[in-house]
Amino acid sequence: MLELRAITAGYDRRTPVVRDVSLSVEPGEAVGLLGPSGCGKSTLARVAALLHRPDSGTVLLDGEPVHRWRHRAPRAHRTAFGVVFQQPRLSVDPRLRLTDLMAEPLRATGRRNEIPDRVAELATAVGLTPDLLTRRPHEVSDGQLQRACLARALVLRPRWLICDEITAMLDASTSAALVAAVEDYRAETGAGLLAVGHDHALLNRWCGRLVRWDDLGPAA
Ligand SMILES: Nc1ncnc2c1ncn2[C@@H]1O[C@H](COP(=O)(O)OP(=O)(O)OP(=O)(O)O)[C@@H](O)[C@H]1O
Repeated sequence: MLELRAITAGYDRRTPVVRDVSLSVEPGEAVGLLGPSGCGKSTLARVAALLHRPDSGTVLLDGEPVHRWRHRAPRAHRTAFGVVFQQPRLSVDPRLRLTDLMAEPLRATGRRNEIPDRVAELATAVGLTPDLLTRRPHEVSDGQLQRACLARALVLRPRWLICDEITAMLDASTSAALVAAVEDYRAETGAGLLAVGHDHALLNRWCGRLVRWDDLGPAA
């Protein structure tokens, strides 16, 4: 279970953007977090993915409190999460070909021998044709780059997926393909999902449970 307990977080301790928020995701569960622009959803998503240390509150992974964040987190924690962000161009190294971008986590964890098979498997799963894999980010569309980012998030077979507005700015068919790829992965592995967004219809179709930002506070 992934549990966020009484999380307060932000970028200036005097004015936190997330205040006393609690939320949990069971293994295999898909939770959709809905809220208006700027309310703090992305900040909370980054806390959930152990990428942003909260000012106060506790994140528990399978009942164990997390004490270290970002690169200081133990490898088992870092690799437990696959994260996809809203703007793929901001989350990739522009010099990497898509194949290397997708393989990055395998290379970083010393699993180079798995790269060819895993990249081929994931390219199919996310709908990237072989000709696209040798291109660099500026040579592909936003949707194609987001598919590669999803593949990168799945490459280490995480137990938890954090998807932060991953279909914003994409057309309906690309959005549907990305959601389908996430759901195929979850069906195969039983991974839990926290999907953040403001598109009620999309999150309602995608997730088993919807949570509204305004209902997350201490009074909820
Ligand atoms: N790195 C940062 N430094 C300072 N303030 C930030 C930073 N990132 C976000 N903020 C501020 O924190 C608040 C919450 O931002 P956040 O991105 O978490 O909201 P959001 O609900 O995900 O918004 P959106 O739906 O528009 O992406 C906003 O007021 C934003 O300006």
